[in-house]
Amino acid sequence: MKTVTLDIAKTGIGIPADMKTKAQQANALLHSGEGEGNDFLGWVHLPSSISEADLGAIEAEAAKLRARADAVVCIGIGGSYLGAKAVLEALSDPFKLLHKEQTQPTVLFAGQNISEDYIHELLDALKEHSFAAIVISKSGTTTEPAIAFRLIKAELERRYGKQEAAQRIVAVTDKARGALKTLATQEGYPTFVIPDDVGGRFSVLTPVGLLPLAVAGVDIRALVAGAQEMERATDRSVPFEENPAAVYAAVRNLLYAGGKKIEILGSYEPKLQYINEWWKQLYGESEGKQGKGIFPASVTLTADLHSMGQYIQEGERTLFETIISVEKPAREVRIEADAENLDGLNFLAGKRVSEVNRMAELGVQLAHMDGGVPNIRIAIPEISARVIGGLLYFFEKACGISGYLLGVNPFNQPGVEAYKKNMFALLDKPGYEEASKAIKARL
Ligand SMILES: O=P(O)(O)OC[C@H]1O[C@](O)(CO)[C@@H](O)[C@@H]1O
Repeated sequence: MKTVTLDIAKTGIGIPADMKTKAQQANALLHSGEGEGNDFLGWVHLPSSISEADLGAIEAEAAKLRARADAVVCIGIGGSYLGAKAVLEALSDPFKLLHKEQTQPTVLFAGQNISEDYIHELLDALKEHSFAAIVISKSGTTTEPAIAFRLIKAELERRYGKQEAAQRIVAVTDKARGALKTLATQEGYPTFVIPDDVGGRFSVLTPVGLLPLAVAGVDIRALVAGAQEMERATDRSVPFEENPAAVYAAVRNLLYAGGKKIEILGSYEPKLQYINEWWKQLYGESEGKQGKGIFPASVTLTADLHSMGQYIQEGERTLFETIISVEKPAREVRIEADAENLDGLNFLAGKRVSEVNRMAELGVQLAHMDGGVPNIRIAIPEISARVIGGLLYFFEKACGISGYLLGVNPFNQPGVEAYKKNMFALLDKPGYEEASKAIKARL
């Protein structure tokens, strides 16, 4: 069963031979390591390099946390939480907390904001539950998760004592560097390594994503298997026309060159909302450089047709859409006839709700095309661990190819340091005395 089927018929784009050649060359660079950012290409063969021992160690640690805690807080920001959050949302029943019996620990997230109310309300809610924490940071120094971890670590130590707390904390970080690695070594936390050559936004298939997902009861072996299939399906040896990642990268660059500056990713399944969020970091942080790059936006449909629909249909014509279309829902619900038919919906009687959703999708696609918004369709057969694993790797590979086609280094993120310097200066961080004076003079 193919994980990803790309349909570019409604983009109005024909792919010239030279673009096909360039896309193949870009893909080859990801494998040869001769392109920019080649220190961060570990993700290219990550799926096929994950060993039985790797998976066994993750599953064993997850089992320990599951035995100890009803709630496990994943602390991280950006690529250190978005992958786990995206997969968990995609594979979870959104109403599971209403179920009388909770069969899995509840995986929660912290450290992705600096909201005082958020952390207070989380700590308050945890008072009623046994809990543990997975603290994730590749650099080991990012402020947001560091603040959250300091507060959650203190609560764990207050509640369980230092020794037991150390068995309720797992660190996922650099193998040798950073404050988190130092702390984990000093406190004796079980630790997993984020490979040096895998950047944060490409790290979902490392323990960054796999450990929280294993704790939540996700079939991480199926997730990895799906990514491995897509690794093979997008290999440098695959002809352009048969490589969905190369075709998607080429089409989006052609649309960008033709003036489409904003890509809107969307789907008609609310469970995929955080796939949008993961994708926005992956593409925004990889391509937004040198004053160029497609701006990654997102919608969840059909909900956002009632908020963004007007703009997409009639606003500035700098948009294109990429829609993830789920072919088969996991459940079945049919619309029943109503004796009075006051809502006038009896014409839908007997139809599955997904049939209505599919016709909405088709109607929207045609209306937006008619309005000058090219549409790329990424069809996936279902929402399952294997299919989501393949989709994640598809987007990662296409991102690497696309960044090289755009002429940027897709694997660094120099622009994220500016706000940090200002924040530290405004907070009078030691060593920022000069910067503090300068920035306060601007206020
Ligand atoms: O895992 P870390 O090092 O805490 O970084 C978290 C996120 O922050 C960034 O470095 C941007 O500041 C992202 O690239 C990364 O995913």
